[in-house]
Amino acid sequence: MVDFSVIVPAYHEHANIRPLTTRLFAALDEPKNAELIFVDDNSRDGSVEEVEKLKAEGYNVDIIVRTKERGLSSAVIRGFTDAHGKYLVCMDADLQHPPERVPAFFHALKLNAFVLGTRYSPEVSMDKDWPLIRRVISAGARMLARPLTTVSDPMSGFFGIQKDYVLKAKNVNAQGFKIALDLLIKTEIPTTSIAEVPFSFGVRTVGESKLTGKVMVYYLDQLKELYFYKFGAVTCVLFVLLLAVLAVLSLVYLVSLVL
Ligand SMILES: Nc1nc2c(ncn2[C@@H]2O[C@H](COP(=O)(O)OP(=O)(O)O[C@H]3O[C@H](CO)[C@@H](O)[C@H](O)[C@@H]3O)[C@@H](O)[C@H]2O)c(=O)[nH]1
Ligand SMILES: [Mg+2]
Repeated sequence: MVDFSVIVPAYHEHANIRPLTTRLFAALDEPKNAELIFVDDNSRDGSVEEVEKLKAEGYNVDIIVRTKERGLSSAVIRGFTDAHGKYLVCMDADLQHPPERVPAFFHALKLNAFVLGTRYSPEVSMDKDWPLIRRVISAGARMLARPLTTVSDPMSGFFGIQKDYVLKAKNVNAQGFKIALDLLIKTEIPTTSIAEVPFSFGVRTVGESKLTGKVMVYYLDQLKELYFYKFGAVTCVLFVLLLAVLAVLSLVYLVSLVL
């Protein structure tokens, strides 16, 4: 049994599996007390064989291959469920999340129920090659989540949680990419038990991003559900009605100025 588990959703990430594994175990304070679990959606790109090789070399690494499901969030939930550790960290396979920061997450997790990686801190940076369009999408997504949480970067995808809280979370939305935001809101962990760990966000050097328009639509749907969860359906509907009335009044005012 181990105390520390790192969960990595992976789809067509064969070339990233070895560097992630070796860098992670080299960085950990207690590598013998840790496991790494990839959750792969039947990529059939040699990922399984690479993990077998790493296992034979002595790394405590495993790969779960799902054949009937697809999606980042549901893969993370599957990994969290199967993990043996009481401290869980989720990170991407493509090295945009530096494995060298994982120990900082585990330290913070001993004192906090939830730990979020943040790219918005003075001591860290975004890779200058991260495309402008992704920066704009990320800023928009972050702004829309503002009323739900005060944490600085609920979208980073690099986060940790104590396993007990995963087991307590109910009705988690496993569609799309934003599992951290869903867990953050639905576990109702008090802000005093949430920590942030700054990390410098890299760019993917091998393979391609799997972010699609469909994933963005899932995000909007998830936001609607979370707003209802947090503020109640009546408040949300009244708020939208108020906005609509304000929009109509502004339009009438503008038209009256012109006429
Ligand atoms: N198992 C599985 N894994 C998936 C799937 N889709 C994506 N992944 C894995 O999830 C990780 C993130 O996917 P990317 O394709 O690299 O996403 P991204 O566009 O870089 O977005 C990431 O960075 C954002 C920060 O800007 C994060 O917000 C987002 O959650 C994600 O972590 C990678 O390890 C990728 O292989 C899937 O359908 N199934
Ligand atoms: Mg990526």
